[in-house]
Amino acid sequence: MSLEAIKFDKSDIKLSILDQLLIPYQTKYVDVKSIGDGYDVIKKMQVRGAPAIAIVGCFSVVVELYRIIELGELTSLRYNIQDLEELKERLTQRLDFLISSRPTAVNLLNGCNEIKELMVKASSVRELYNSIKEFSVKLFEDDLVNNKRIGDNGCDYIFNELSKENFKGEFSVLTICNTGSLATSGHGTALGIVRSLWARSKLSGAESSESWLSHVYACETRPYNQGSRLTAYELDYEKIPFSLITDNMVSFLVDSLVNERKDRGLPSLAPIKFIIVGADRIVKNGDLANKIGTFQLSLIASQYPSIKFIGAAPWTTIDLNKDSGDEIVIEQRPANELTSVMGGELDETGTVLQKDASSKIKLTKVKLAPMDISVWNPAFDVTPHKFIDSIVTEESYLTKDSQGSFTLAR
Ligand SMILES: CSC[C@H]1O[C@H](OP(=O)(O)O)[C@H](O)[C@@H]1O
Repeated sequence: MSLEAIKFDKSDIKLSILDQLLIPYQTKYVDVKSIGDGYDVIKKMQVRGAPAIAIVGCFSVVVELYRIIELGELTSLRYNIQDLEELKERLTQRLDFLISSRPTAVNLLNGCNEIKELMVKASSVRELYNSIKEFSVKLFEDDLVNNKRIGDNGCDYIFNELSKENFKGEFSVLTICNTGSLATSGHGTALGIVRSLWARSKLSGAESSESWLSHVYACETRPYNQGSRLTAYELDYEKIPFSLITDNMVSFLVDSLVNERKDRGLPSLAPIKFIIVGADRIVKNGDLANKIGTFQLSLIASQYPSIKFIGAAPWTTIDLNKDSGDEIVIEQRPANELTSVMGGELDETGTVLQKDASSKIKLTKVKLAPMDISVWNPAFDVTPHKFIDSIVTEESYLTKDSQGSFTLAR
């Protein structure tokens, strides 16, 4: 069991990623030895999550340059390390290729643009390499610090809101996709707020604090199943009380809790007070691109004054170059990611089949739909800022002014 999505050895300059297509069945790390490898693991979603994508992408640049400059390898990539300007030109082409791997999350674009700025300033090959390595390591290390700050700022917003309405007692939260350690360098963004909430609730003890988190609902998040495969894996690892639900259960769950329906087999009667989601790109007016299914969660929340909708992200996810969400490019994923699914094979008793003596689970891919049908598979949607109550970053939590506008500025 591991929650370490990214491993980078600063002395050996080696990069590997946890293959998230195999979670929760197997823990397997895949080496990333070039920008091409970085593109592949990001494109195939072996590593995913807006911050993690940027970190792996930037580290793949470091690994490629190290092999070119220090080891004299990868000659087929046609870098000319004898000519700084030619090297910069070739690296720019490689960065643009890397950026094309997944277009919606802005973090990778921001990271590669920072590298391009370092290239402009570099007056030698050595300076170019060292500055990109230092930037990439800092991006990785800062992400963990920032996620902890997002957790604290999210808790501040939540307990401030509960105090304003004088809410007392236990509450639950709902989240979608995976925004935890498997999507970042650790702790997470939306799931980082959940971790921080749980830590505060557990520490304070239900009997002493006025309100506390007692349950989390995780949407399975079809079709990649980040919720059922990754978020459930993380919450189970942390022993945070949670229930997995399908994406189409949310409105009925909320209605059942609001009406305290004890006759519906609810795992907890603690009311959902917050829906907390991550983001792949938040633009200037606060419109938020996130995993498909997020927009409809905000529509549900908007029907209940007792539920607040929170978007959580580091500033590396914010794009001040776009004024509204209409400008965000939405990635379309392959049809077979919706019409088939991979899982651990079960025997007739429902026990997971082991593949061999190494207890590797036997993985099986199954079709869920007829062949050659029309499929629409957007990986993200855009939640208008009017349905968002707070945007939480490492700097603060933001709420809208009396005109219903967010002020996103640095
Ligand atoms: C902190 S992760 C942000 C974001 O990334 C995920 O997308 P994907 O799994 O396709 O990379 C999801 O939208 C998360 O909310």
